[in-house]
Amino acid sequence: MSAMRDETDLRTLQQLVTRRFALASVTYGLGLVLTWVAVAGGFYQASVASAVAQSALIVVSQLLFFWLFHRGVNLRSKDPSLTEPQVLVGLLWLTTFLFNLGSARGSLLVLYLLVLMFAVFLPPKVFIRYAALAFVSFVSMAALDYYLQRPIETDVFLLQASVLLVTLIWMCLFAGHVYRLRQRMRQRRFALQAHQDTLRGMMRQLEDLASTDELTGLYNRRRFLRIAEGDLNRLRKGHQSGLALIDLDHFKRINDIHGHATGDRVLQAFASVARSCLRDDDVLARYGGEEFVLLLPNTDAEQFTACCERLREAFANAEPEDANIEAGHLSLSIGLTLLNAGDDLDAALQRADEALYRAKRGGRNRCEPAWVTADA
Ligand SMILES: Nc1nc2c(ncn2[C@@H]2O[C@H](COP(=O)(O)OP(=O)(O)OP(=O)(O)O)[C@@H](O)[C@H]2O)c(=O)[nH]1
Repeated sequence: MSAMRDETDLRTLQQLVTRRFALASVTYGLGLVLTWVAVAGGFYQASVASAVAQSALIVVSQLLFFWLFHRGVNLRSKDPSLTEPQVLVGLLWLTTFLFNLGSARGSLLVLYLLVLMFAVFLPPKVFIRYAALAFVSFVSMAALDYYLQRPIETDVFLLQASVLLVTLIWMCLFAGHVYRLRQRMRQRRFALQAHQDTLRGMMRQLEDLASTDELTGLYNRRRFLRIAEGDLNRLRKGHQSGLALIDLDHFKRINDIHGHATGDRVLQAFASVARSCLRDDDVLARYGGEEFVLLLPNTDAEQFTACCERLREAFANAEPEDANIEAGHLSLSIGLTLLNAGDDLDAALQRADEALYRAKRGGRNRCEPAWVTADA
């Protein structure tokens, strides 16, 4: 159950991060369009071959990310959306692109913010690192310009650097705010999950209470009928299930002689004896009063009779605790029948009841079969 939930959670997470990757790829696509607009407009100062190489590298990097997401490799990472490598690739691409733009560089500064938008869900400390990297990258371009003795408009550069710095500081504050909001939402989600688990546990307890007989701990009649209907519906042609009605003999007398409390102990003793005689798949329920019902999946007349006989003998040898009833003084009668595919449960119960009546009339302490099916 929990494994299934984990798998569903993983699938949902993968869908989410894949959508985020698709958004990043679209952004790279727009970046490529901008590159070629810059080339066509004559703003790109490097060769067309370098623009082609840059575009090819972006496509290859995105294909690589796609492969990682497609193979689910990203799920092994602490950050399944692979935000950090994506942002790093973004900053690297942007810096080389802007470096080749010369004087038009300033008008595309906003692209740094676009790349950093993807990092806004990272912890503030990590975000600050990438914001600092963006700023250093921008300033390094001017340093490289200076080194390569390209013409620099110092005033314009200082203005651009200041604008970038202020915007990056604002983004760091915003990222911190988003992070705190996410933390709070996560805490609420955990609290909600804990409430849900408690509610589920209570529901299970209520279900158990509503489907269990308090005295014996066995299923009650309602639950039994539901299980038996399900078993009957699943029953394949050629397979059979055993159905038996079990009634403790002269139970009224036990109550009258030993008292109601002792009668209760006898009922409990029957439940415990029956449990030790039956397998886990067998379904035993208290049908009402001192009557019980048994469903034995996947059996035949011979095995089922043997099982019921075993149960009858075990109960005859039972000595209920604190009941002052010795072994050999208890007995029960059983009416048994077989369920076939397409059988009607009510009709089968009726057959078992008639067989039980015959067992009582025949002198009690016996198993009486009714093998003829309703549709035979
Ligand atoms: N102690 C106790 N007695 C119960 C309980 N439920 C039903 N009974 C009693 O079980 C008795 C059933 O009596 P009858 O239906 O006459 O059957 P019987 O005495 O077992 O006789 P046969 O079935 O013909 O062998 C009644 O006296 C009910 O009061 C219970 O939960 N505890």
